[in-house]
Amino acid sequence: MALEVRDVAYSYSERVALAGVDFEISPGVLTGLLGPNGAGKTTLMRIMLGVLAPDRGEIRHDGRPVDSEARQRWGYMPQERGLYPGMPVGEQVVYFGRLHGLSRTEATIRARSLLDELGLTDRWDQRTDKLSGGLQQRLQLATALVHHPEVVVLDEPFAGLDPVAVAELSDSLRERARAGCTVLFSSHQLDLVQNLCEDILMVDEGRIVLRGPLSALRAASTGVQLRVSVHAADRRWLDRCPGATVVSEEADEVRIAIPRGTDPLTVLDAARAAGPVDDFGLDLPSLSQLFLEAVTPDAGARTTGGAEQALAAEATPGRAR
Ligand SMILES: Nc1ncnc2c1ncn2[C@@H]1O[C@H](COP(=O)(O)OP(=O)(O)OP(=O)(O)O)[C@@H](O)[C@H]1O
Repeated sequence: MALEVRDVAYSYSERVALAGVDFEISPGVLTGLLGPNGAGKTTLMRIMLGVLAPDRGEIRHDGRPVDSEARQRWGYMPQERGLYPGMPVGEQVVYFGRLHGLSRTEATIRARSLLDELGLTDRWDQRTDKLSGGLQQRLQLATALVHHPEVVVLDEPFAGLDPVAVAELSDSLRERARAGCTVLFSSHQLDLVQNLCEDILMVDEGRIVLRGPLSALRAASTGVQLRVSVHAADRRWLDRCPGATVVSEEADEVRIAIPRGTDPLTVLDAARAAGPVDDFGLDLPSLSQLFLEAVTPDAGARTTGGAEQALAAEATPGRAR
């Protein structure tokens, strides 16, 4: 039941948006299509959904090329939300169910259950444009899920949501994946979603630069970071840690990148010799760090907190391999 994207390329006139993208995703796991602004995520999703025809390549599902009939069984949440502002919430979901071939009775039953799950039970009769932005986003998700799609594609579903809503929405999506649905969502906010997606597809400048389970990508990362909180007069104790680079400093806490193979306890010993240590730990690399490592060959040695923040906030396009 894998969803395959095979050598897909697309250009808007002179601008290459996708330069030959090739991957497959499986049901059962929540897959994140991640990358900075302009990386090509929306273009790829539009091609998957048949909104754009690729210049080259194809989309296959369950071993067969995907056609419009197969896409009737898919759910799509576009980046530019497409709800009818004046329509009441319940009717909106029923309408989308009907568009996907459900009877009115079936669509109503499913709409009630979905709106219940997404915390919109008491909004059935309310006009859509009277909902807050976050609630409209949940409603949009309901319209994408009402027909129990076998493939769900969501473009930036977490943008603009508060942390509680992000957690709830990701629970809903993970449940769909566990039930056998193929779920792909995009995001440019790497650090917002780093604990949500189990499989990662990282794109940059129209190419896949990193892919695989998050845990495996982290284990293969060249960057190891330590967090040390030490009451010391200065940072001279770091001179006794060969290869250590300061990533960030805040009050007594210092984050240090150490070369792979260095024993972290040598750093702890050096810190303890300088003063009392309140906190010491190994930090897993963030998705921003993994991205920078993938697009900048020597980033493992010189990842900086500043670059990570810039990427998380608005994304810094990197160089594709
Ligand atoms: N209609 C268009 N005409 C011309 N160029 C376009 C058009 N739509 C997108 N592009 C360009 O194609 C590239 C890929 O854009 P796309 O919207 O797919 O990226 P994205 O990863 O979804 O970005 P974002 O995170 O900002 O939504 C970008 O360079 C963008 O400027």
